Amino acid sequence: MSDSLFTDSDLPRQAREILPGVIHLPGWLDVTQQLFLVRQFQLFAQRGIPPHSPDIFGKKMSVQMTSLGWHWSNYEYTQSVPELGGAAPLPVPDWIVRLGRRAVEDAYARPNLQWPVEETERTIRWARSYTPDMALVNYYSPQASMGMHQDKEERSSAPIVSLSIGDTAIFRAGNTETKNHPYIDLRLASGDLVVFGGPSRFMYHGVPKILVGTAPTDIGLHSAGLTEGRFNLTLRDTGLAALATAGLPLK
Ligand SMILES: O=C(O)CCC(=O)C(=O)O
Ligand SMILES: [Fe+2]
Repeated sequence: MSDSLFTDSDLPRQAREILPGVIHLPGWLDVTQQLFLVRQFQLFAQRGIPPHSPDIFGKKMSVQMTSLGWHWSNYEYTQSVPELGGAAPLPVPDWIVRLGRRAVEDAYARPNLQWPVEETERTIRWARSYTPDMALVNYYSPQASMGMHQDKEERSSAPIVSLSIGDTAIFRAGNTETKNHPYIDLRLASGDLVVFGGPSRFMYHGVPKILVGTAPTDIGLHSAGLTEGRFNLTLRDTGLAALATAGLPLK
């Protein structure tokens, strides 16, 4: 039997703490939940900020984005989008907040985390009050990728929740100091959850590659007019609402 019949995708996919505070829960969403999310992404795109590829310092990203709660572009959060005809983000629905809380709790409520226990207990308490006020929907065509970056425009150190739907992606989980080694590449398949918080909240991360043709056929991509590609739903607590309430400048 040829060795090439076996690849790492044949290995069991287990819940794992990839790095301290970075938890991967494969298959966290079932098919019905994925179908629901694909349908919601269509509605967000029709009713809210139209999917677009932001210009980052004059260079267009290959990913298409829409968002709820806040608009993100050029390393800044705003409430209106002049370049898109003044479109404003739709509010973050309650079901997304509940999904985020469940994700943080499921990720950190497990034994033997490398991340010290007291920190973990604190994070489980956070999970109950986790209130993402921003949801980003990224769409990756098979050629799209995302360079190594930190999510650091937020004024909160609450964890980031990330869900994958469609084609499998290679997700690069790095370190908090540089865009380079050390990093770990992992496969994120449709339905997978990654939560990164605590000591890895500000890690560099990116998506170097989409594995074409790996999306399940029963999650509604076809009825959304898509034959391929990957959606990523990222939830964030920007911490900006609290600043605005206190009358402080947002920048
Ligand atoms: O697509 C992903 O898995 C990561 C997306 C991401 O890092 C971001 O939107 O900031
Ligand atoms: Fe990110």
